[in-house]
Amino acid sequence: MTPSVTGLPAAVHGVDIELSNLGLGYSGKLALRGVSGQFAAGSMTAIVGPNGGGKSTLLKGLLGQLAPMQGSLRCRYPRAALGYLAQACEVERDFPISVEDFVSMGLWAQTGALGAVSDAQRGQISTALATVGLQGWQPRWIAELSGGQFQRMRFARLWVQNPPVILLDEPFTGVDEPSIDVLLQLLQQWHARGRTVLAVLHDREMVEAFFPEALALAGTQLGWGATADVLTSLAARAGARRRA
Ligand SMILES: Nc1ncnc2c1ncn2[C@@H]1O[C@H](COP(=O)(O)OP(=O)(O)OP(=O)(O)O)[C@@H](O)[C@H]1O
Repeated sequence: MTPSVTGLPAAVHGVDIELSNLGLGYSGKLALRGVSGQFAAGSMTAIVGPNGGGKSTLLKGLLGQLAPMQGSLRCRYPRAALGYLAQACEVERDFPISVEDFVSMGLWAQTGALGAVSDAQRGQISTALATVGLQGWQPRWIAELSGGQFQRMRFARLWVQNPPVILLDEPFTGVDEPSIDVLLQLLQQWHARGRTVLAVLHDREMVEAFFPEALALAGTQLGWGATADVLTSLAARAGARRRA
């Protein structure tokens, strides 16, 4: 079958993203293959696996930055409607822009790139910054923020964007513990409000404590389902490899 990306009909009840034998890669070479399953609407899934396992590659496929080389990918929403937080190392932190202007980028779908921010939207930005513990930081330059504050501000931008599906690539790497606590609470609020959350994570304890579902990737799909089941089967697999 020809690889494909299509919309998901509303008739497919309760599913936001459906993958069928999905294969993705670079320059004609597969980096990830054989991924099949569904992200239910309102699900909260940790994407786990070893370095180079294809976790970021999957997110790039979901975002439309990579086209499927095999299989199919169906998403209920247009790509522009997905919220995405790239790995922090890919982000330019010295850009001369204020915290308010940075967070207002989450409103581009409403304002347009050069559109003025209304008073109501300024209020939304203020609430978003208060939610992540950065109240009053609107006029400051983004370069003045610490690493944890910078990540809080990026979450505030997602907060104002208010997307139905949120993709996060290692959102807590290099972030201080107090900031992680604040941002995990925000993730739980999004989950409680029915948003679909997918996060690439390396911290097993965090995955077990906060993410009901997990998808394990190592070049291919090792498991997808309830987090306890997926982590148990990964541990069993690792044990069998050690004994072999
Ligand atoms: N732009 C690229 N061009 C070519 N190969 C790439 C590119 N990006 C990633 N790869 C390769 O694809 C494979 C999967 O990489 P990916 O970044 O998706 O893994 P990951 O699970 O996110 O790893 P990590 O946990 O280290 O971030 C790796 O072999 C990697 O070298």
